[in-house]
Amino acid sequence: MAKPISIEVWNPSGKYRVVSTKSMPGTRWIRLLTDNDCRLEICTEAKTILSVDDILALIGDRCDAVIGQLTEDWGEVLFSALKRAGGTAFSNMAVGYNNVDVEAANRNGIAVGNTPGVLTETTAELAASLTLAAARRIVEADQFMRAGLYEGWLPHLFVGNLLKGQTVGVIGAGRIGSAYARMMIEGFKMNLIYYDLYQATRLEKFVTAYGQFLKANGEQPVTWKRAATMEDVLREADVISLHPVLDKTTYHLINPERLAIMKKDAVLVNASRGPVIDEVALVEHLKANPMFRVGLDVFEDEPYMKPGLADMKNAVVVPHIASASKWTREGMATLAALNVLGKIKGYPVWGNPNQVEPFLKESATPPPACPSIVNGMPSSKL
Ligand SMILES: NC(=O)c1ccc[n+]([C@@H]2O[C@H](COP(=O)([O-])OP(=O)(O)OC[C@H]3O[C@@H](n4cnc5c(N)ncnc54)[C@H](O)[C@@H]3O)[C@@H](O)[C@H]2O)c1
Ligand SMILES: O=C(O)[C@H](O)CO
Repeated sequence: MAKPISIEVWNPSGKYRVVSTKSMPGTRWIRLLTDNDCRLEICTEAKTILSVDDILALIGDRCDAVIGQLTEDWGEVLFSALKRAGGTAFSNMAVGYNNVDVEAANRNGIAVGNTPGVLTETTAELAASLTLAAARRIVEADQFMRAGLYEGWLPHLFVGNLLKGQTVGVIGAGRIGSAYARMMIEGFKMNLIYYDLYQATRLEKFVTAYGQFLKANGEQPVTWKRAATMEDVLREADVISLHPVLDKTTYHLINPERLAIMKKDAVLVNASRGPVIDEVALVEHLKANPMFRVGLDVFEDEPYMKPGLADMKNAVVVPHIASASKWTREGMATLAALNVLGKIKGYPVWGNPNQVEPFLKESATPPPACPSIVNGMPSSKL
């Protein structure tokens, strides 16, 4: 018998039962659901990561939809339970959905939503922050100050890397990778080399136009290059930021062989998913190459770090906070709620998951659509 899970209930007489496995920022998402005849149950269990059994208990015998988190394991067990409970929709409160077995959702006829776009700039800004923190040794210097070790200016004190005119390498030049690239190019006049399975045409056009603008103003123009191989990026770039999805093709994309071809004083940033880097190999590389620096938002075995990483002065580590701005987190909650609400109401899927702004206007009624469904499941009946 599963242990009862503590919940908070909104609009108890609502016709559709929607469960959120976590409390989420803002109140608009709650209003949107309760104004549309949903009884909303928010899990209030004081436990950071819910187990599959916890979520089974939340789903219960009758449940129309669930809003879940990237820390949860959404596979056959949960999707079949949701189907048995009469459910048709699930949304991650995240753009990444590597925690979701989409095939299992398909087998059970469950629509799977995610929250693209609203976190693009916020995540890119954190990647840029990690780049600067690593390149300019901000955390080490902060710790030095707080330890009372500063005795006065010295020519060699915390010398780091200049970004201006250097080359930024982006692996995965999708929404976030392209936004990050623009920040580093506009902000620091870096040249771009990128690797993606697809051509980032808009990004290339931007760099070309910005280069022409700089030239017309008597400055050194910036340049771009689409690399034929990932290795080309790793060899040439001074700063490399990882922004691909996590799947079989990107698991341990950064491995010992690839670390070995990177510049000895390169900066590597990861705000995608932890398993994109072989973290054990990274720790060895950091030990052997003190001038090599990393900025990490994500880890291979979250919430843990591989042994030795926490001791490395050439690593800046933060706890998966790349999308953590108020506007973004409230927007993610809104998109997740509208994904499941749209399915419950039988709305179609919004045509362009890269343009979700119409759903985010605080005072406007959102369009009658599911902002982003990744498996194209047909809507349930009204
Ligand atoms: N740290 C965080 O808090 C945080 C926040 C948001 C997103 N993310 C992660 O970032 C990822 C990217 O988000 P996005 O909105 O930019 O997605 P996106 O789909 O726009 O971009 C992903 C890009 O990766 C590319 N790609 C896929 N396989 C590749 C491969 N083998 N080699 C090179 N490129 C490859 C795709 O072609 C695409 O352009 C998400 O899937 C998520 O895992 C993390
Ligand atoms: O994929 C995502 O959205 C992040 O990891 C959390 O914002």
